[in-house]
Amino acid sequence: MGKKRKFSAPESTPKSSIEVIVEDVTTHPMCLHGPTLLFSTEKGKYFGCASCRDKKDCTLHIDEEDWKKEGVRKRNEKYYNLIPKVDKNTAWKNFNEVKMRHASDRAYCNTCKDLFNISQTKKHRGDHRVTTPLTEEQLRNPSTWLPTLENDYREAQYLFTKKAVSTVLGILKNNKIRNILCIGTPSIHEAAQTHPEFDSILLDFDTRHHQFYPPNKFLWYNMFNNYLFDGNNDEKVLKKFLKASKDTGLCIVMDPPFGGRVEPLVHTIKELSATYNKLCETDGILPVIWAFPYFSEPYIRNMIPHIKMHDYQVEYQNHKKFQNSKGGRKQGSPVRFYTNLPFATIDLSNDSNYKYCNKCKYWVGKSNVHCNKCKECASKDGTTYVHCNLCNRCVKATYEHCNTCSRCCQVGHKCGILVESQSCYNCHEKGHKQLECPQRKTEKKKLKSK
Ligand SMILES: C[S@@+](CC[C@H](N)C(=O)[O-])C[C@H]1O[C@@H](n2cnc3c(N)ncnc32)[C@H](O)[C@@H]1O
Ligand SMILES: [Zn+2]
Ligand SMILES: [Zn+2]
Ligand SMILES: [Zn+2]
Ligand SMILES: [Zn+2]
Ligand SMILES: [Zn+2]
Ligand SMILES: [Zn+2]
Repeated sequence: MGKKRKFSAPESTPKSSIEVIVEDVTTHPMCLHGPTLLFSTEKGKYFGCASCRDKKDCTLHIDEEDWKKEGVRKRNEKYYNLIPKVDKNTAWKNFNEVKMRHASDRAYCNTCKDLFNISQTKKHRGDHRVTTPLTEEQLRNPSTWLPTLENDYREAQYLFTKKAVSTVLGILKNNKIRNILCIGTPSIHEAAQTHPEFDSILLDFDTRHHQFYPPNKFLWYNMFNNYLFDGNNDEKVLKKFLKASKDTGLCIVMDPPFGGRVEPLVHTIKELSATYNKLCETDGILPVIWAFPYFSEPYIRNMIPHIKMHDYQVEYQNHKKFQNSKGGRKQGSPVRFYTNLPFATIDLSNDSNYKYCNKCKYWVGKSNVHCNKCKECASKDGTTYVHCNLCNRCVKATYEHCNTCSRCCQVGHKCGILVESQSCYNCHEKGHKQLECPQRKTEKKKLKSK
């Protein structure tokens, strides 16, 4: 069993702070999304779904105490049978049969989630939503035309722009990495599959991908509990891929759904790294490129300091929030790449939105200004920050220093009221200000006693 650690959840509301207890989940109750996570609240601990935040999507809730009861355990066993089995070999055979036909005979039924030849079945007539014809190009890039499942909390499928995909491949090339573990990044997988320099495997929760890849190129997976739905078979495939990449570099490229919890994702990175290290007799954390909003930076930095946030704004094709009514860009994307690869290998020289910082020695956003006091290009959100000598750090230009709150705050804020999204300047945790930071208090005590 892994060591238990507690992290405060970034999404927690002020009143109900829910924490995830990060530990080995293999002995936890199951739901349709694999092993549950153990959550801790003021009222007690319970097991709940790893990926669904909305109770409507997954109702499983077992109190920690109840999990010791024989009857509860017995009843939970049903989930092992409820998780559908996917026959990958049949799916791959079917793909090849469909591929042999002319594009106009190839079709995909969105109602039944079935790839088929029109001349061979009458099943998908009537009100079934069928996509046809299907070109070779479309068969190779299913994510470009499969309808997206846009449920923000579960399977949000926001696709990278072509430019973002080529930026990722460029970073990997500069690091001489040839193998990609694509976690929730079908567009990176699709690009890598047609690129002679790269090899990849896709790990994603969307089972529709099964119909387009050979059994060793797609694994049905939940990134919040590091769970492979086809158990041993999938594990063998994954381990083979990891082992084969030993001498040619491997990177995790991950883009979780928006609002996903940071703690389980960090745990997943650590577990995958441990598996890799065991197989390849190495150590450390695997190279990672993780797309996530800039406002999660304090948590990620706190939990896994080797993974740092770069200033590149990750663009998406179909994210309404970042686009104006004409489909153009309204405001910059809040998503950044978090990575443990050297920032100097992120070459943005052919993108006019970026400039090279001679002091940081890497590319940063055009509006980012290097601060000689902070010794970095300090902007996080894409706007130009200004240095506050009292806070001793750079802050948003729209902030002003408030003596009552002893920190820089939004103009017109209510003094003393902590904005949920703000975090402590000292330890970067949310829920308290620097003045009340427990870490600082213990340090002060230590100093005094000395
Ligand atoms: C925000 S989209 C990222 C897509 C990516 N930008 C691309 O262009 O390929 C999230 C992806 O994660 C997948 N996903 C959602 N929940 C997941 C989970 N719990 N485990 C694994 N994959 C998940 C979705 O199916 C989707 O492919
Ligand atoms: Zn569930
Ligand atoms: Zn159908
Ligand atoms: Zn700089
Ligand atoms: Zn500064
Ligand atoms: Zn200040
Ligand atoms: Zn104030």
